[in-house]
Amino acid sequence: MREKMLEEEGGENGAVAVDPRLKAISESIRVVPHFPKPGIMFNDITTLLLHPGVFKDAVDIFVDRYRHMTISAVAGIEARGFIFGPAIALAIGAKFIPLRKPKKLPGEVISEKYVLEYGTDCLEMHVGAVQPEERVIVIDDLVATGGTLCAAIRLLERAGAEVVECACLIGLPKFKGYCRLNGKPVYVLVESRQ
Ligand SMILES: O=P(O)(O)OC[C@H]1O[C@H](OP(=O)(O)OP(=O)(O)O)[C@H](O)[C@@H]1O
Ligand SMILES: Nc1ncnc2[nH]cnc12
Repeated sequence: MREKMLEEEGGENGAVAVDPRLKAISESIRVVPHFPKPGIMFNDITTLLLHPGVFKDAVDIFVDRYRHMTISAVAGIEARGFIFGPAIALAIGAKFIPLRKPKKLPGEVISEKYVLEYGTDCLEMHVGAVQPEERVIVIDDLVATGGTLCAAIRLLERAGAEVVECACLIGLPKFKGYCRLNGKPVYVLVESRQ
């Protein structure tokens, strides 16, 4: 895995400054071949969590990016978006909205199905979790096909929210740097080695 992005315009020629924290973030993510299925190079962020300084750096990078964007809600995708989302939400003074796998949320929900690298799944959100025109960011650990983030965007937009950006620690190679899904920007910190 090599560090990527955090491209900042600098100087007259728009030189790219790479954030020195990204190297440690990249190196602390373990890649496990053939998990959960043959052929999948699984990016395991639990090894990053064992390094509190690196964990904090990852959260801080997102907090620095979003703290002045008038974001009122951070939507985290189950399960690994729940690890980073609440810390970011608290730091920027936003609420946290859990987007959960089916049949986990009590009460009234809306649902969106999606296709994964290794199967199909569905995300649900509580009705009333977000109000029309609220500015929201979506957080997850990784973007692979983008199917999960697209389902999250659809859920939030059905409720009338404005999805400002999606943010992930890791992008699989086709998600080099800054890209878009459903017309929304996706911000990734590092690229997977796979
Ligand atoms: O870009 P995509 O192809 O949609 O894949 C990315 C999703 O896959 C992983 O979650 P997973 O579905 O494995 O669920 P889990 O976190 O509950 O294990 C990952 O945490 C993302 O949510
Ligand atoms: N390669 C991968 N590693 C971790 N989570 C994933 N979700 C989808 N693809 C993945």
